[in-house]
Amino acid sequence: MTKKYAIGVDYGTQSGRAVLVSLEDGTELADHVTPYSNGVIDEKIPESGVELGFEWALQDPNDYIQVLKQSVPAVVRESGVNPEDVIGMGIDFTACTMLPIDGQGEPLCFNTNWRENPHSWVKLWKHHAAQAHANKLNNIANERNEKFLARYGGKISSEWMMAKAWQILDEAPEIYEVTDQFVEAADWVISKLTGNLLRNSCTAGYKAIWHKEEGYPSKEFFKALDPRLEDLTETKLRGEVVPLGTKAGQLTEEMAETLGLSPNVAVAVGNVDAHASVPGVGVVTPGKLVMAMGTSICHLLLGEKEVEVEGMCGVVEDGIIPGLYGYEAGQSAVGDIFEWFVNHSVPAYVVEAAKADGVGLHQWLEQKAAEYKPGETGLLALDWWNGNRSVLVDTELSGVILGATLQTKPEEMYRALLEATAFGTRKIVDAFHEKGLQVDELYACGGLPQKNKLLMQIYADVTNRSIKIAASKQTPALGAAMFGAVAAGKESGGYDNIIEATEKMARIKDETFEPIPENVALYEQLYQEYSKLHDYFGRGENKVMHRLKSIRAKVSE
Ligand SMILES: Nc1ncnc2c1ncn2[C@@H]1O[C@H](COP(=O)(O)OP(=O)(O)O)[C@@H](O)[C@H]1O
Ligand SMILES: O=C(CO)[C@H](O)[C@H](O)COP(=O)(O)O
Repeated sequence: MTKKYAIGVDYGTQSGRAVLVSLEDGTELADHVTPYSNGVIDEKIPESGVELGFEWALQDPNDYIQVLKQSVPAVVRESGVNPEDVIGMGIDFTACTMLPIDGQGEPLCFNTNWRENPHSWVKLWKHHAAQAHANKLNNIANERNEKFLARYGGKISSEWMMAKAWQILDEAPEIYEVTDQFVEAADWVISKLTGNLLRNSCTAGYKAIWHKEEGYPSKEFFKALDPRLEDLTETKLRGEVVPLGTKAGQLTEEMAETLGLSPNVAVAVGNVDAHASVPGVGVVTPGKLVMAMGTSICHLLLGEKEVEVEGMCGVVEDGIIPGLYGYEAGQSAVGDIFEWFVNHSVPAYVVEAAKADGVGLHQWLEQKAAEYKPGETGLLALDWWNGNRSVLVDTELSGVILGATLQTKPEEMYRALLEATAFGTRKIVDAFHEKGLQVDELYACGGLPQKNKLLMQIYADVTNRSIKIAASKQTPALGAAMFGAVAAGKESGGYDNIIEATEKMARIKDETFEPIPENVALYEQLYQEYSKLHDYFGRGENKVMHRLKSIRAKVSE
C-alpha cells in the first residue's frame, strides 16, 4: 500500500495551523499558519465599530474558514504528497469557544440583521463577561446540591457554555430567540467540512456539563436559573454527543474542491486543543501530566478513578483517551502575562539593547533573567493577570508583584512572572497528587517550551519533576491528525483506535529538563511564601481584588 497521510488543524487563540503528517511514523511533512485577520476582538466589532464591554473577547467565524482555505492547500502543496493519499483529517480548537447559529447552520453574525449585535459573534474561550452568570449558576447549583458540581472542582466557569448562553439570553434576548443552536466552534467547523453537525463528547463533557451516563443537568435546574432556560439542552443544545475519534463524515464535494483534497477524506469529530495534545505527546496512561503551554496553560492528566480535586476544570470519562478518566486544570494566562510585560512594561533602554544584540525582547529578558538564582530578585508575583482558573476558579482575581524596590530591573520582574506561573502550576500538581492522582513526570507541548528554556527549567525546579518536551511544534494539530487517522480506520490505511495511532505517530524530544536540587530547595521556600499570598488574596474574606474590579467596572460604565 502507498504511504498514507492525515491533516490536523489546530485552532489557537490568535491563529490556526495545519500540519500534514505521515501515518507511518507521525513525521510532519509540512505545516502552515494562518493568523486570524480579525484576531481576538476585545474592543470594537469589525466594520460597525460597536464598542465591547469590559472582559469581552470575541472572534469572527469567517477567520476559521480562511484557515482551512489557506493552510490546508498550503501543506498539501509544500509536502508534495499526492492529495489522494491524504485519508483523514481532524481539528482541535480552543474551548469553550461558542457561537449562535441559525437553522441553516450559519453564524448569526454573518446575517446583516444581527451583525452589529456583539452577542451574535463567537464568544472566545477567554470571554469573561459572563462572570455574573457563572456566579449565579454556582450559587443555585450549590443551594440545590447539584451532583455535577463535584466533577468540575466545585465551580462552573464563566468561560463555559452555560454561563455564555445565559449571558446572551439576559443581555440580548432577541439573539437568544433567533438562535437555532449554540455550538462549539470546533463542531461548527466540522459541520462546514462534512455537512454534519455533531457535538463531540470532549467539549460537551468539559465545557457544557454533559455526562456520559447522566447527560446534561436537569430541566428543573435550568428552570431554577431562569424559567426561559428550562428547555435549553433539548432545544438550543440539542443533538447527538459522540465520542472522540468518531467519523463525523467525509469532506463535502465543495469543501474537497476548495481544499484540493479527495471527497473520500474521513473527518473526525472536533476536539479541544489541549486534550488533542495528550496523544500527540504519546501519553495514554496515568501519572504523566501534560501541559499545553501557550497563551494559557491547560494541564491534562489521566486517571483510573473519578475523584474530586479542588478547582479542577473537569473530569470526563473517555474525555481524552477512551477507557480512562480525563482530568483538566489550567491557568488562564501564562504566555499572555509575558506578552503583557514585553508590550507594556519594558523601558526604551531595554528595547534598544535587544535591538543592538539582534534578539527579540523575550530572548533578551530571558538571557538576563537566567543570570539570577532563585530568590535573588527579592520579588514574588501572583500569576492572575487573567484571573485564576485552577485551583481557585475566580476570573475576578488579578496580578500582584511584591518586593519591588528602586533597584528592581525589568529582567527581574520578567523572571518573577515566569516563576509565578510555575508556582501556579505547582498548586495544580499538588492538588491532583494530594487526591491520589499520581503526577510522576511532566510533558510539555505548545509554543512556550520551544521558545523559553529558562521557563522550562524553572518549572522543573518548582515542581521538582522532570519535564519531557514534545518533538512537534504543532502537537495539538498532530493529535488532531491522529484522530483523523482513527476516523479513516484501518481498512483505509489509518488506525483502529487512538492508542494504536499514538504508538506509531507520537514523538517527544531526547532533551528533558531535570530539577536542579539546589534550586528545588530555594524554590520550596519561595513556594511557601507564594502559597500564603495566594490564600490571602484568593481565599477567605479578603476580597480586595473583587472590589477593585467592581469599582473599575462602575467607573468605566
Ligand atoms: N520567548 C518567549 N518567552 C516566553 N513567552 C513567549 C516567548 N515568545 C512568545 N511568548 C508568548 O507565547 C504565547 C504564544 O504561545 P503559542 O503556543 O505560540 O500560541 P497559542 O497559545 O495561541 O497556541 C504568547 O502569549 C507570547 O507572549
Ligand atoms: O480552555 C481551553 C482548553 O480547555 C482553551 O482552549 C485554552 O486555554 C486556550 O488555549 P491556548 O492557550 O492554546 O490558546
